[in-house]
Amino acid sequence: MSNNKIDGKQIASQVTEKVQERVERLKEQGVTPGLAVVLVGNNPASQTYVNNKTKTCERLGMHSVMIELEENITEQELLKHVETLNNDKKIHGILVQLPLPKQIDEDRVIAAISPLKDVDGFHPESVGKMMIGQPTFLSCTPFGIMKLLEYSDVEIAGKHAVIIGRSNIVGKPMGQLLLQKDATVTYCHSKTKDLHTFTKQADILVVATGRAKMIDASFIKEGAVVIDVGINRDEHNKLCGDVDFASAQAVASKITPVPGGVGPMTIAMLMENTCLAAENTLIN
Ligand SMILES: Nc1nc(=O)c2c([nH]1)NC[C@@H]1CN(c3ccc(C(=O)N[C@@H](CCC(=O)O)C(=O)O)cc3)C=[N+]21
Ligand SMILES: [Mg+2]
Repeated sequence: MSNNKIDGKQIASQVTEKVQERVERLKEQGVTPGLAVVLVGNNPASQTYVNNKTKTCERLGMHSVMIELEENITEQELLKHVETLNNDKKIHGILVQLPLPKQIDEDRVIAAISPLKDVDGFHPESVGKMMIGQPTFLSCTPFGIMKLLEYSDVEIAGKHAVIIGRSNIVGKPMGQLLLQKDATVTYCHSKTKDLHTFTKQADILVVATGRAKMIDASFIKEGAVVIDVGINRDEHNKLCGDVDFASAQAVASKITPVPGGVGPMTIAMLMENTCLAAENTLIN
């Protein structure tokens, strides 16, 4: 199986092409979708993602502002910036890049973002709506993975989806979205005993462990679809996933690479969510 790579970059460009058309329609009605990205401190990885996000905005004709704040900013000051953006009519989506410095309570900052502008889908109101299947902003990474599966014609109903990772922004919502499409879902995590037993049963395996190349072919059932959410640096400082791609590719029926898999989809879905937030202002 050599031609089994899922091209996330290509699928992301198909998604953003559709977003671009929606942006044009909005502009005809006098609305330019606007995204504010708030970056606290100077984590170089965060800076790369944030730059990718603002560049994509510009390419799609959207308005974007980047707010860069000092590492030692207080929570109160950060909350004031969020409040200003909540009240800014030119801004339809607000993203506060995580992680935040340790003096700041992330939950409090997320809760301060207006649910109408919560394009990350991290606000408790968005998460609650997602859980009960109501329309809302969906967390961009799991939302992007659902699109990848759809565009790659992966059947979900009745399949066993195994997720390794239980973060609020990837693992947990991933399981819910797959469940909504009638998968049988198993969550695994760092305390799971005998991980192989579970992963070997997966028809769809989503890997978000945060540990470089941890999952090799020995964890994977022949013909499984493997989705790699990881972004790590290997011993040569090269970008790599949580999956050992060369090993896993030999047994998987379809597999996402890193880079060029889930990452570009995350950004594409952020653009789609921002566009939706702008459209919602015309309806309400
Ligand atoms: N509030 C918030 N929302 C996020 O959505 C969010 C966040 N915080 N904190 C960090 C993570 C990570 N994340 C990525 C987005 C794009 C790529 C991406 O574009 N990756 C490219 C390569 C990037 C590179 O070259 O380094 C790829 O995989 O092909 C990666 C990671 C969004 N996150
Ligand atoms: Mg913190």
